[in-house]
Amino acid sequence: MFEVSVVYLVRPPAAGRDAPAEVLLGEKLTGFGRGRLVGPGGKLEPGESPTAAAVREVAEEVGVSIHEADLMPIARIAYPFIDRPQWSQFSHAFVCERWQGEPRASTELAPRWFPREELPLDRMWADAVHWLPRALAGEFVEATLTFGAGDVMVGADWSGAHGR
Ligand SMILES: COc1nc(N)nc2c1ncn2[C@H]1C[C@H](O)[C@@H](COP(=O)(O)OP(=O)(O)OP(=O)(O)O)O1
Repeated sequence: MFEVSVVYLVRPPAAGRDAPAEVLLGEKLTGFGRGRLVGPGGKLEPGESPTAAAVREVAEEVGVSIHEADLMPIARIAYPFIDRPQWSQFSHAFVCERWQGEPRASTELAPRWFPREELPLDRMWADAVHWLPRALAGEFVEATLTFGAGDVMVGADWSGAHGR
């Protein structure tokens, strides 16, 4: 099972506005999950820590600089893929509220801000609806979410992230 780090950049509403915070998601333009909206992220390189991978992937995919110390862990999720074990992965998810630079598109991701209360869950991976709103609201999530054929979620175990 390979490991990935995924980062959700969260910005507050503009001063004085009665509006929700916003979350940066991007349409994945290449490879696994193409067309879906995801947080910037990707696979850990050999010997790399989850936070170091998060910093590197955010810089590569949306062009902003973040510090490892500003990453707040929000979830650890194992994703076994029953029909395609080679897709199985263990994900470290983080929120980050401080960065340098303005997010921009790359060959991998076309980023866009979404109100935290109106996430485009129907365009994200099928598991997002089950945990991401809770995690962005402050709950730490640890789970094993199993995918079957056709990228459909077929099981959820909220007692822990088994299988790393
Ligand atoms: C709710 O969000 C997500 N759910 C699930 N099930 N998977 C997600 C979510 N957000 C991201 N992912 C997965 C999809 C991919 O497996 C990884 C991202 O990795 P990627 O393929 O982009 O990895 P890179 O190292 O950037 O890719 P290359 O192999 O092309 O270098 O996270």
